[in-house]
Amino acid sequence: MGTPHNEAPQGAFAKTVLMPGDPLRAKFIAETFLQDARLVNNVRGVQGYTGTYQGTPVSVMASGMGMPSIGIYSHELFHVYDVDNIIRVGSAGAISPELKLRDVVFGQGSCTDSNYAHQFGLGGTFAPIADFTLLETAVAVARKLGIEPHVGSLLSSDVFYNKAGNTLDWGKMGVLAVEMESAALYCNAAEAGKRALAICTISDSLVTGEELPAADRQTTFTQMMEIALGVAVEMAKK
Ligand SMILES: O=P(O)(O)O[C@H]1O[C@H](CO)[C@@H](O)[C@H]1O
Ligand SMILES: O=c1cc[nH]c(=O)[nH]1
Repeated sequence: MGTPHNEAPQGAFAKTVLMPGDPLRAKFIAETFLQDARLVNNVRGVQGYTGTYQGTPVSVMASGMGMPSIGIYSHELFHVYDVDNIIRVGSAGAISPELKLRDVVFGQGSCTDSNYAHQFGLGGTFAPIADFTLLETAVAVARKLGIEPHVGSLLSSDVFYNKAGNTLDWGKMGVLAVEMESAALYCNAAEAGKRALAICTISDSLVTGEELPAADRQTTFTQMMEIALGVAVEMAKK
């Protein structure tokens, strides 16, 4: 039985799902890295594939853009499809001047301007954080690949075009980069008792104004993809 947003049957998803925002990045990952990849969901064009990577079953499915969208897909993967690990593989805008285009950032925590966590009725401010096992595994996999990741806070924002123009203020609190999904993903993982990590590649810089074109964001952020796939392999051994 599927959901209104996912036509895949039970058992169609692997225990670890890579989740880019962009459906064409999902297709690229499946076609480039997975063996025997088959399309398991295409409702609304949110492409989901399952195949194997180095012999380990792995899935990849797009989240769409923004917290309401990843909120739906990650909830269904955790609760309906019994997925254990979701690794976002996203693009992000640099807030820190230390970050260059194409640098890889792991979201240890996710600050947010969203009210997403209010649904849990906690009467305080929930701190969305990455799963530590996924995070430490990702650091180890990255270093083995010769990649030194930046690890720290992301800003997960409800707005791409921020009319207040104050996004860089988050840098005063050490926030590294801005994207639009990790806080909801971390909240949903916490609620479900599952694991999540956001790995992002810097696609543009709010500091310098540099930016990469859409085609690069679909198909060239391969370092973060290989790290996430390596984490899926390691998690299958645990
Ligand atoms: O490239 P993806 O993974 O979609 O991530 C980033 O890109 C989109 C905005 O351009 C937002 O979804 C943001 O989080
Ligand atoms: O959400 C995002 C993603 C990439 N770059 C940005 O500036 N914002």
